[in-house]
Amino acid sequence: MAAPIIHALRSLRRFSRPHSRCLSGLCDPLVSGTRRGLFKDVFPAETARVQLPELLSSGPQTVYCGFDPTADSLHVGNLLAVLGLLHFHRAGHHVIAVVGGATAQIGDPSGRQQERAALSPERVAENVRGIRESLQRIFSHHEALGGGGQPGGRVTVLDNAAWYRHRSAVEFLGSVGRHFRMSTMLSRHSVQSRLAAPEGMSLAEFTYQVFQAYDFYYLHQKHGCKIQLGGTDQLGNLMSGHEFIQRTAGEDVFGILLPLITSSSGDKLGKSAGNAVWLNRDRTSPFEFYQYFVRQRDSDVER
Ligand SMILES: N[C@@H](Cc1ccc(O)cc1)C(=O)O
Repeated sequence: MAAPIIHALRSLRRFSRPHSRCLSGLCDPLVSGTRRGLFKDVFPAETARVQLPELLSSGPQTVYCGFDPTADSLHVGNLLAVLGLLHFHRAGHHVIAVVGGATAQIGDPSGRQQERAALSPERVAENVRGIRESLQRIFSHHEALGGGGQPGGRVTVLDNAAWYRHRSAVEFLGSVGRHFRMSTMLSRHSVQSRLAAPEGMSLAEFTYQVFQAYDFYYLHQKHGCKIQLGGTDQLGNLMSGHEFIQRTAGEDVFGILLPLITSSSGDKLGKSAGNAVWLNRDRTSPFEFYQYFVRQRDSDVER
């Protein structure tokens, strides 16, 4: 684990003290995270702004975020999502990190101009192992630093391949696919932006939102999960989950959107001279990791 991450984890302690507006401290991550810009928005905006603080104050909730194993290590672009989960964990909520062993084989079109290269099942299995280890290491460091906060916060790392392994495509489309409307799926930004591109989009990528929606549904049914964290580019996938759960279970669930951090030149955070900045020390050394942040332009630092 890179030393700067440990440092960041320690600093969470300072930020995560119960806020005076939330007696229990359980809704503190939302209040403090919103104030500091860690949470950019909530979905569905009208209801979430009213109900989400109440839900969080009513008792420990289950909050999830997914990570597709497109490589064998997490990178700086995943850092905000990990920190978001840590905030909820600290405040006593249960957090689930889903490694997308299944979804990585479909390929999320969100925020991408081009189709992802297909990954072999062996490659995905190796990547799942790497990401699972990273997540477990981050959460166990956090606990070792006293990060668990209030008693009761559990951390679970799951691979979504587990709930697709025994389902057939025919059965899945016949039962789950039936609830998705083409017009809504087509209206997603991730789809619209690709339909206009010369290469278009494959059926596999087009169906990605169904899988992420079903993950949310599955976690809602099995783990009572009502909150999903995701970057702003995940809005369409979060909406699909919300609509699917409302349609089938008649319940309101919520999405919390994390900002996509870009530099003043518009590049995503986490690329250093074209190379990714990884969270695993064997990929990016603690020295390089630290230097990457030290070298940020003054104009980008606050963001
Ligand atoms: N689609 C998410 C990853 C993800 C995978 C599965 C989920 O259930 C949720 C999120 C991303 O690319 O960032």
